[in-house]
Amino acid sequence: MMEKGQKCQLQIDDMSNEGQGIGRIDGMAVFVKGAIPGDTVLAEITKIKKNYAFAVTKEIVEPSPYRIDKECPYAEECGGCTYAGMSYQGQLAVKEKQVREKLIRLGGLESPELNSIVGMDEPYAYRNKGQMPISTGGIITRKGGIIENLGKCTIGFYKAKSHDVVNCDKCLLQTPPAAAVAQALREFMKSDNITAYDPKWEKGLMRHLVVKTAMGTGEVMAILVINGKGIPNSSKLVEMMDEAIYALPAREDGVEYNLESVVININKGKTSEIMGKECIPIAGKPTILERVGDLEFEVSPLAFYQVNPVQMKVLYDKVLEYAQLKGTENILDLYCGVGTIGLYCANEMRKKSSNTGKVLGIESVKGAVMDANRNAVINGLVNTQFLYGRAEEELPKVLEGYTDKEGFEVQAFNPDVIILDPPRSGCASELLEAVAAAGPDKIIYVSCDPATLARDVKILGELGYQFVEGTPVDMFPWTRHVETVILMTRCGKNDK
Ligand SMILES: C[S@@+](CC[C@H](N)C(=O)[O-])C[C@H]1O[C@@H](n2cnc3c(N)ncnc32)[C@H](O)[C@@H]1O
Repeated sequence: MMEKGQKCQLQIDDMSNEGQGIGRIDGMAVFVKGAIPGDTVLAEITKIKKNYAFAVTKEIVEPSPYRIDKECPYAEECGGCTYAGMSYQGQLAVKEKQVREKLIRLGGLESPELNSIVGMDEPYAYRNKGQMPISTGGIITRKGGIIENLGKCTIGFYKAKSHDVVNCDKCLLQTPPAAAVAQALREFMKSDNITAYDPKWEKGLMRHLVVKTAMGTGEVMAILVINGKGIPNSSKLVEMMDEAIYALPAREDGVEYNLESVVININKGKTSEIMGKECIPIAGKPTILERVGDLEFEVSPLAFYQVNPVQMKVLYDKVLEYAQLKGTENILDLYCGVGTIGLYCANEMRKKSSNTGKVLGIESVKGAVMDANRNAVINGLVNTQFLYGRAEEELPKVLEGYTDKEGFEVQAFNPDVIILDPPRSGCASELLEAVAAAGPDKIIYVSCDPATLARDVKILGELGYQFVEGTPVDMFPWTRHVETVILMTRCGKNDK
């Protein structure tokens, strides 16, 4: 019988979502802090639950071959890089295993055809979006209503399982513009005594800094998330950020970074959302332009855009490989964001001699839908249409065809290929039912959560679709996250 305080030797063969090593005692999972897969450790049990237990590493008896010294100076504090202590090769092995095991255990597949995970050659500075909380350690209200900061301005990332901000001025995953803009903001907040939001008193101004970098063009957008209506002396801040980016050296490929857009995002009061719904451009353009291969995409502040542009291309090429487009297909791109996957497919169909196919996308963020339709125009892809709404509500209407209140007509759409790319929570069951009822030959599912992917694969299996193959793609090196793209075909229709 296991007891709290008991010491035991454990072989670690897996990793939890929170980055604890997982070992087993008599079949029971033990989550071990400070251990990684491949380690043999002496651990002390700290908590026992009905079906699992927690422990802490006391001694590493035999280190894992994947163990490395952490490269990042903030790794002990910052909660961002769960896999900071593991070699890149080890990270890839763990992620691939996780995808396979979830497909077996939750997806009900006996031995899924899963390709090796596709990793990055250079797994650093890949993030085109830096999302940094801001703190000044709390605020104090003096007589006369003057609000002052209690401490120094920190901009960086949250500590693991906390809302304490670790000041990061050189994150290995972020782009140089993100670091430069953050430093300019630190200096501005200090010189102009600007407060950061204090959740305790629900007062103070600055909440988050979000920096989007279009890697293909060098265009940069700074989004200042505030608990208020505006930033005093904001023209000085814009100038400081602009100078900081201007001072950056040009990249080896000759691309120069430019601050093209500064946006205030209003997000007032108590909320768990990083950004609010209202965006006010205060300098430059309301969107930035990104280039991927021969396509260009406009990206607005609230729109989702894949954070790793190098691996995004790998992922989308895999979608094309699974789709095997002839140019005549009707493609539904559900959860389409700014339309990138659908437009990538439309561009591929344009290269075929019989280019009669169509792409229809559905997305629940209005700004992203507007971007998607503009992106279709920018790229001259006229056989595409992107609609605003929740996929589960819009899909049944789209399959039948309808005319909306303004007289806007959507013709009945009969899809050959349905692409699903939902958020981590996966697809609503009614959406999966509508997808299967539409009867496409192929379903291509792009997922950032292997557990919900596996759950949905099982449901689609019960609805008449068979799993053909999948490929994990490492979009998020040094973190526990992994992307997977899979192909399912209508039973009896496997022609990949
Ligand atoms: C993982 S992103 C994929 C975006 C896009 N396919 C891409 O590759 O950039 C998921 C998208 O689904 C959208 N979304 C979330 N829930 C939705 C829903 N119920 N219906 C339609 N879109 C939704 C989000 O706004 C986000 O843009």
